[in-house]
Amino acid sequence: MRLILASASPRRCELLGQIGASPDAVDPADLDETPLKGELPAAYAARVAAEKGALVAARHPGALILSGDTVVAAGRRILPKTESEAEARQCLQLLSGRRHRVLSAITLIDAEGKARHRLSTNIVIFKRLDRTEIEAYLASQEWHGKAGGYAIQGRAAGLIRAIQGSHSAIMGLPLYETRALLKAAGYPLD
Ligand SMILES: Cc1cn([C@H]2C[C@H](O)[C@@H](COP(=O)(O)OP(=O)(O)OP(=O)(O)O)O2)c(=O)[nH]c1=O
Repeated sequence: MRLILASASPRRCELLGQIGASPDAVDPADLDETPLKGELPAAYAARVAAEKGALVAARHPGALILSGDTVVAAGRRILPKTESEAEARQCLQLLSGRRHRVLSAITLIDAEGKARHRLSTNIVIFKRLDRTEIEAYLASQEWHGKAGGYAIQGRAAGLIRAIQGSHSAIMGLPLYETRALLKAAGYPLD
């Protein structure tokens, strides 16, 4: 049974390996990820994961297609994947000393084309960040292209007081849900 990972994220591939699955191919979906007007974070994550899957499934008939999307949300706001230092600074100032949500959606399309969806909702609590901590984090460059301007798998872990939920989901692939969907679709795992 062929498994296609519809993601450009090397982290997702690594996380998948952690539960003993290795994709036969990686084929990222090139999708416009602009949120719809008024779209709430959970709906957005679910929609983008589903659209990535559908797009890639069309290219691989008969294969299993796994896609995902990870969104950092502060209330109703969807934080950007930060492309500039100024944008990352704004995110860190917003997240400082507060709790926020990390929503990680996955879609698995089975060999018959049936799509199954899961959403993992997680809480991350940052310490209160002073200016020096924010500037040091920005200097690390780890914020590039990261949702919410940070990555828990790097130095930001030292600034995070607590999480509620799934560490793998916050990194980008909720492994509990992923394993469950893969097993339901008949993919051979443990
Ligand atoms: C909160 C958080 C986000 N991120 C990053 C990963 C991604 O860059 C981004 C989420 O973007 P995604 O759109 O979910 O994934 P991607 O752009 O890496 O890959 P693809 O669209 O091809 O599947 O946030 C972390 O790496 N660690 C974290 O702790």
